[in-house]
This record gives sequence, structure tokens and C-alpha cells, in this order.
Amino acid sequence: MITVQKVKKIFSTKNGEVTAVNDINIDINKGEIFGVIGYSGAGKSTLIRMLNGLEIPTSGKIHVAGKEISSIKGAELRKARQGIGMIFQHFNLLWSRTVRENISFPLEIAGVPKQQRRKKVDELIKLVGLDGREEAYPSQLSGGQKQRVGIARALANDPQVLLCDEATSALDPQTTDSILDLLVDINKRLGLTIVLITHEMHVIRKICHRVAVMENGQVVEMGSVLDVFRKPQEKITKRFVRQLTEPEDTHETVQQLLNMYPSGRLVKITFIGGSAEQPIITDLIRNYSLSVNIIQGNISQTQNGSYGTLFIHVDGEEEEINKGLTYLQKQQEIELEVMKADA
Ligand SMILES: Nc1ncnc2c1ncn2[C@@H]1O[C@H](COP(=O)(O)OP(=O)(O)OP(=O)(O)O)[C@@H](O)[C@H]1O
Repeated sequence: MITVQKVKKIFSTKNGEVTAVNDINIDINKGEIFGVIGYSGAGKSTLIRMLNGLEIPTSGKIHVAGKEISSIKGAELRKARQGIGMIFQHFNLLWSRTVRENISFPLEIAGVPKQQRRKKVDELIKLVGLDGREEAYPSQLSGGQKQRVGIARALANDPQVLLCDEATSALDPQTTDSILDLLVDINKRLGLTIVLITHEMHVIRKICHRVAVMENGQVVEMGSVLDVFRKPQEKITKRFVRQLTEPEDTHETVQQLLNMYPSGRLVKITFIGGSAEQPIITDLIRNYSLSVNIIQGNISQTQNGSYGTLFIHVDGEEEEINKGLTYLQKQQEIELEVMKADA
């Protein structure tokens, strides 16, 4: 559905050239929810703006829904853009227009007759759950409702692709979750391809199938969300994954525990997919002469299955400990890390 081939974007500024996007290659499949994560300045906005022709690459090619978006101009580009919806962090609604009029706006521009417009807007209002709020103005809506208007407006021309630019960054956690649920629902119902950029791993974890991690204009890591969670390769990816799996105080706690328990091992187990439901801790206690103390754990769901981490302290005879750890290591879909004290 979307291909980004060797794309570079260089901005010329007073202080010289800035390479915002540096040689990126990405293929996004039809019906996929694809996330791009990175810190501020990584190049995410520039990349997503190139996907709908708001920026033109300095070099390289971008195809979206069969059109080479990076090379077309004028009326052809405007037409192609109708097939690409976009939602924004600050909603970008028209404040003097009602909910109904905001959603109707892109249909007016596309020259859709009045009656057809009304029917389509009614459908969209239902789809995003804004029944009863049709005549309200944006200033009378909550943040979540404003983003629902943004989503309905973006879907007005039946796009094949929806781009989301930090679409939940201005919302509280509960509202963020309800908007993310709506995006998953729309993705399933309409088969829409969704590309989102974010700096929050929670957003990636909750709704994306695949993720690309951006740093300094480059994609430094890319893969299915579960794979990236299981084995993050780059330092920056590990930092993002830790946002979810280890509360901020965990590092300190681990160091304290290592001092408290000089014998045995402190082990971090990462569970992926089906293994999260297997009774491996029970097996460990039953089959080996070990004492196992559970210190901290959490589990969460991704679009590709469950994912969790567990910190345990294992103690006993040295030989038994080694046997027990070997047993754990042999389990598929489990990653094992023996924690060590800071040097
Ligand atoms: N129009 C522009 N002119 C000059 N430099 C720009 C322009 N747009 C972006 N940049 C620069 O390109 C780099 C990447 O910016 P970009 O906004 O794409 O990053 P980002 O990951 O989206 O960060 P943020 O979340 O802060 O927007 C930054 O160094 C930025 O200053």
C-alpha cells in the first residue's frame, strides 16, 4: 500500500543544511497499522508529511495506493490526497463550524451533492460515536470528542490510508485508550491502512502490528511489535521498551535486591505470545529444589499477542540453580536475563 524508497529530506536553513530524513526504506502492507516512534527531532513529522505530499523528498520515491506521491503535482496531487486522510495532535478543526459542518467540509470541496453529503456525514457520526453532538461547536467538545470529529472528517472521502500525527498526545490516558480503540475498530471494519507517529510506546504496544524506530533521520530498527518488544536491538529501542516493562524505580529496586540477596540469582523473564499463559514458575518450583520469590511482574496485550515481564529471585544449591535456569532458557518464547549489580 505504501512504499518509501531511499527517501532523503534536506532542509536549507540560515544556519546551513538540516537532514531531517536520511535514506529511509519502508514497505507498509494494506490493512496494516504501522507505527513510527522516535524522540523529538528524529524526523517523524517530516516523514509522515511526505506520505501525503505536504513535503517533497529531496531524493527517493514514495508510492501511496498505487500513485507516486513524491512526483505528482497540482490537480493530480489534490486528487491523490483525497485517498489519504490525516489527523493531528491539535485536531485542526474549523472553530466556527459545527461538528456536522466540519465533517462535511472535505465532501463540499470534493463537490459531493448536498443530500449525499448529509447521508455520508450521518454515517460517519455514527461510526465515531458522536450521535447527539452534530450541532455542537468544537469549543463545546472534550478533547476526545474533538479527535473523533478529526477522524470522521479524515474518513469523509473514503481514504485507503489514514495518517495520524501524534493524534493522542494532547489527550489524557483514558481518552487516549478510547481513541486508540476507535482506530483499531476502523482498521478492522474498513480495512484501512493506518500509519501513526508517536513518542509513546504505549500507543505502539496497544494498536500497531509493526513498528519502525527513528533516530537522527534514520530507521534504526523495524519489525513486528512483539519481536521488537522481545529483543530490542538498539539502545534507543531498549529505552522505549523499558518505558512499558519496567517502572522507573525498577533499576534502583534491582540494585537493592542484589545487595539484599547476595546468594542465588535475580532473573528477569520476558514472556511473549502463548508462553505468557504457561505455568513455568510452577514447573520450576516442582521440578527443582529451589526457592522462588516473585518480586515484580506485569503483562499487557499487543495486536500480535500478550507480552509480559517478571522479576524473580531464585535460590538453592548452585547446581540446582543452574539446572533451573537451563530449564527456563529452553522454553520457547521466553527471554531470560540474569541481573547483575552495577559495576
Ligand atoms: N521546515 C523545516 N525547515 C528546517 N528544518 C526543519 C523543518 N522541518 C523540520 N526540520 C528539522 O528536521 C529535523 C526533524 O524534524 P521533525 O519535525 O521531522 O522531527 P520529529 O521527530 O517529528 O520531532 P517533533 O515530534 O518534535 O516534531 C529537526 O532537526 C527539525 O528542526
